[in-house]
Amino acid sequence: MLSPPSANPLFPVFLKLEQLRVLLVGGGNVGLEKLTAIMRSSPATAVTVVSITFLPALRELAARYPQVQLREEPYTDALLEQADIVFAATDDPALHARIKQAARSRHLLVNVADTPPLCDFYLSSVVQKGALKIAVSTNGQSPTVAKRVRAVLEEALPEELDAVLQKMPAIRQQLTGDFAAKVRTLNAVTAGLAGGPGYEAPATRRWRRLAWGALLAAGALATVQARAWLSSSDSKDQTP
Ligand SMILES: C[C@@]1(CC(=O)O)C2=NC(=C\c3[nH]c(c(CCC(=O)O)c3CC(=O)O)Cc3[nH]c(c(CC(=O)O)c3CCC(=O)O)/C=C3\N/C(=C\2)[C@@H](CCC(=O)O)[C@]3(C)CC(=O)O)/[C@H]1CCC(=O)O
Ligand SMILES: NC(=O)c1ccc[n+]([C@@H]2O[C@H](COP(=O)([O-])OP(=O)(O)OC[C@H]3O[C@@H](n4cnc5c(N)ncnc54)[C@H](O)[C@@H]3O)[C@@H](O)[C@H]2O)c1
Repeated sequence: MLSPPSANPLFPVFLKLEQLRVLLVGGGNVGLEKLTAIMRSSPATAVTVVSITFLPALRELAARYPQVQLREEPYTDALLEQADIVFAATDDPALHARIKQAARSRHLLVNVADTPPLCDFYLSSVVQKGALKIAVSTNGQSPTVAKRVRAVLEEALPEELDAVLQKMPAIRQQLTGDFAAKVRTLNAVTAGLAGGPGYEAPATRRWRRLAWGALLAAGALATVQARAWLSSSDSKDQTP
């Protein structure tokens, strides 16, 4: 059954970040997380990190990539002139609002870490098996759940998937016939990967159980909290 599109209207894309100039503002914990995510997926990306101070761990990470430049100075709008896309990760919400406004007036896309209303796009939890990459989004509802779903998929997908993927370009090139015939052959070659109709992988079954368990636990917690809240408001009502 299809979910209503409004449940998550984000449009997923995979950016060729290595062809863009990235500006990252903020060299603390959150800046380090963002730089780590960028380098893990797109290690040849030219990133300029501007920050008043830098965590040593961020300096160490940057030192491994010659095209990552650190600028130890406060942010200024002029930096946007050399950027195609912006990540803001400082501890200054007023600065984030300014960066957002200045970037938008230059038609740049901005991610403001942990601040959904200021984001033009969100980062996702990323599953990677060789060339296969899956991005998980909860539309900002729960990054923690996105992280858990990533772990489930990482465990469920076999490493061999990448060996299959590596062979596919050669198979695609060798195929002859019209487009429809090629698609039929490719579907037949890969049918085994999907497990067939009615198939439910063991990891899916496990995930369903865990998801129900988590929901029940959250429901029970909410009930306990609601009861406590009700009894405290009852006792307040009774005070003269
Ligand atoms: C996926 C991941 C990618 C990445 O950042 O690389 C990511 N957050 C991750 C982890 C994480 N972030 C936070 C926690 C603490 C627990 C919690 O609050 O849940 C954990 C969990 C942990 O660290 O264990 C704090 C947090 N994050 C946001 C808010 C604000 C809010 O919710 O309003 C707050 C509260 C701040 C506060 O309380 O002050 C918002 C966003 N975080 C997003 C992405 C975007 C939505 C993604 C989605 O659609 O799900 C969005 C909207 C914008 C963005 O930042 O792009 C990465 C997982 C990587 C992995 O796979 O391991
Ligand atoms: N650390 C976390 O895991 C976490 C989790 C949830 C929320 N947050 C929130 O996210 C924000 C950032 O957290 P953090 O741990 O990365 O903070 P941090 O203090 O480690 O890093 C902030 C960075 O921003 C830089 N900065 C500040 N003003 C600047 C300016 N004008 N120009 C350039 N750089 C500037 C600082 O030099 C510093 O390097 C905080 O508001 C924090 O409350 C952090």
